[in-house]
Amino acid sequence: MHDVLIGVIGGTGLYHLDNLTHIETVNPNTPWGHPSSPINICSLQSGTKVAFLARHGKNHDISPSTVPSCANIAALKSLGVRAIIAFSSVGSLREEIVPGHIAIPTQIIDRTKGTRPGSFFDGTRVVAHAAFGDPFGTKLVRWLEVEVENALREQGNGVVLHKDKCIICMEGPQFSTRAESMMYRSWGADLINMSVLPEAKLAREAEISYALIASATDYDSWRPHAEAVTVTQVHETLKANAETARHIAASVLEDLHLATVQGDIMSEEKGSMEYSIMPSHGKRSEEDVEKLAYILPEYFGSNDVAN
Ligand SMILES: CSC[C@H]1O[C@H](OP(=O)(O)O)[C@H](O)[C@@H]1O
Ligand SMILES: Nc1ncnc2[nH]cnc12
Repeated sequence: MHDVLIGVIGGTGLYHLDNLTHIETVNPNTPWGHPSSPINICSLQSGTKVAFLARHGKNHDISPSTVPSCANIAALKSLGVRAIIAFSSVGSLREEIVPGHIAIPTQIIDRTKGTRPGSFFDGTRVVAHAAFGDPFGTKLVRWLEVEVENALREQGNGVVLHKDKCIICMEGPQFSTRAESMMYRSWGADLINMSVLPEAKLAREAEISYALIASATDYDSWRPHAEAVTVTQVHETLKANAETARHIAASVLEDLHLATVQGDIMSEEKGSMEYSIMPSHGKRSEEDVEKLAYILPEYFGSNDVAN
């Protein structure tokens, strides 16, 4: 067991963190396969360990629709991870969320197309309905809002944090049409990416507290007189955004570890699946129990197996 409580998922432009001491690289073979890339276990100055995983692989060769999110979340859980900070490059659907700004969303609208494996229970005879009304770890989000605001103030280059925002997760890989982009605004969405789902759902099923730190890279395609988003536009802000993300990570990880140890941050997630798994009228198959014990050993043990 690796006793790493904090996991960091790096998105577009963020393939490593700074000022960490590399301890080991692991590549767990989970029941859902291998993660996007081998996971770097590193230590902070105090010796506290964190796990870093590049969502699209170290060479960015995995598209948003084919990110192996089940393997990623299962692999982090197998290392002991209880809280995940996931970084993401997002489009802004609001004038005031300027490219370069940071947002920590609290709501999600799902516009993926149902092609991404979205539950650890898929393919098993165990039925579960995780609560997802508040899709991010509420305590983790509130805690991060304070810490990230402090980190940005300390950095001092005018990057603003936006709170309580709603993110659309679209399928891609093509960007949205102008009509879609305007429709999402009319729905009340503030941000758009292609990555927060099913990652956030799977973290909830694995009882891991999950928050997204979103860096705005562009204005998507809703502004009538502006060019619609292109990858070139996204790339213009990526370097500065990655520096901000690294500064945030360096500022919050130590305290996040402490808050996790003290149980302040994830009391909502721990135990939540107990009320989400439908009671079975019979015993479970050995295969299902073995698979699900990988992420939820508390609920799946040898006593549950049919003889
Ligand atoms: C290159 S722009 C589209 C791409 O960027 C975001 O990735 P990530 O969330 O991993 O930073 C977005 O979700 C898309 O996958
Ligand atoms: N406009 C956009 N749409 C979807 N994902 C994005 N990631 C960064 N910008 C984006």
